[in-house]
Amino acid sequence: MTQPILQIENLRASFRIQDEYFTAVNGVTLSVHPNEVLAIVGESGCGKSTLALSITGLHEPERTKLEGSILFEGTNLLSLDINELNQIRGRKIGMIFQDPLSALNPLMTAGRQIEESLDYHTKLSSLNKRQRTLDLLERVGISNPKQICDRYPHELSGGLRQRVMIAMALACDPLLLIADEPTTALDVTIQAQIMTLLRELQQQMNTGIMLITHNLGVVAEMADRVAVMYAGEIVELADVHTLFAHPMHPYTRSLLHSVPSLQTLHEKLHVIQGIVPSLQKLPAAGCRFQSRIDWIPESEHEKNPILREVEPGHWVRCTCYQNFYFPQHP
Ligand SMILES: Nc1ncnc2c1ncn2[C@@H]1O[C@H](COP(=O)(O)OP(=O)(O)OP(=O)(O)O)[C@@H](O)[C@H]1O
Repeated sequence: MTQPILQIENLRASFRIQDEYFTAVNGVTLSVHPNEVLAIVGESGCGKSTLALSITGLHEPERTKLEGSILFEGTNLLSLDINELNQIRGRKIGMIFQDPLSALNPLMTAGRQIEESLDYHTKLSSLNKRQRTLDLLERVGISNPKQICDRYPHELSGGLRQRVMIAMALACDPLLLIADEPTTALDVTIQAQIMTLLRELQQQMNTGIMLITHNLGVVAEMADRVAVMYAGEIVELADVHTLFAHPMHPYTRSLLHSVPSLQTLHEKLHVIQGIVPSLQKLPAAGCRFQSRIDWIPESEHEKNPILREVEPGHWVRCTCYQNFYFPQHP
């Protein structure tokens, strides 16, 4: 494999709540390679967005503590000041967020927002900037870029807004794209179009993508590798085929088991009992998934679970996967 474009080592992200710090991302180690889509999956509250915001440095600095390292092209992003970071994000690292309406400036036309990004990171003349903006809009599948350029976000459909945000993210040909639930706010047909677009762009541009989602259909379609997160930790990491064909960790198996399929259409779907614990209620040690599979004896869990490579490229946390089974419901 090529050298990773992003290498995260033992990342811990903690938030200060009143006078105490609580850890939302705990010891995450991950890499993204050029031309690779790494999906991060997990339920709401697992720490996916915190991970993305740690890479892009978009946390409130006075309430957040980041430890470990995030190497991007060999530079530790956690050691950069805001000006140095601004040179990288938006230029070498593009970001696409869940809700384009709140991410786009409502007072600026679509074209102006893209030009602003070019203003910040390039020295293009006004004429070239306009041309580049039109090219970008065309590249993201907008057939009438001149008209769309002059529209304000509220005048665009959800799908068009998301395309404009992707055009902004791609404005400076980033090496890495972080897409945090990029299609959650869109209806299913538009979701599929946006995902196809992202895949095509990624292949044309050799960009690495970190795709954050809770939609396993999107993962199956888009990802090369998948990291499954639970309560701030990676519990399983594998290539997409292995993860779907031979999931090991009980959490991954539960997630896959709770998705409807044509084969299981008339069967009762599995429900993962309980919820992801809040930061203040996370266990200090042990397997964080233990309380949600309480029919598995405690002795099956490790005291200090670590992520182990159980076969080449396939990593699993804790030993509880070894004798895991789903309880039979009457
Ligand atoms: N600024 C913050 N201050 C305090 N706690 C936070 C903050 N941001 C996130 N958290 C907490 O950190 C944990 C992880 O949240 P995060 O948003 O990263 O999860 P997520 O997997 O991205 O969820 P979702 O899919 O709903 O976006 C949650 O318990 C959340 O309540």
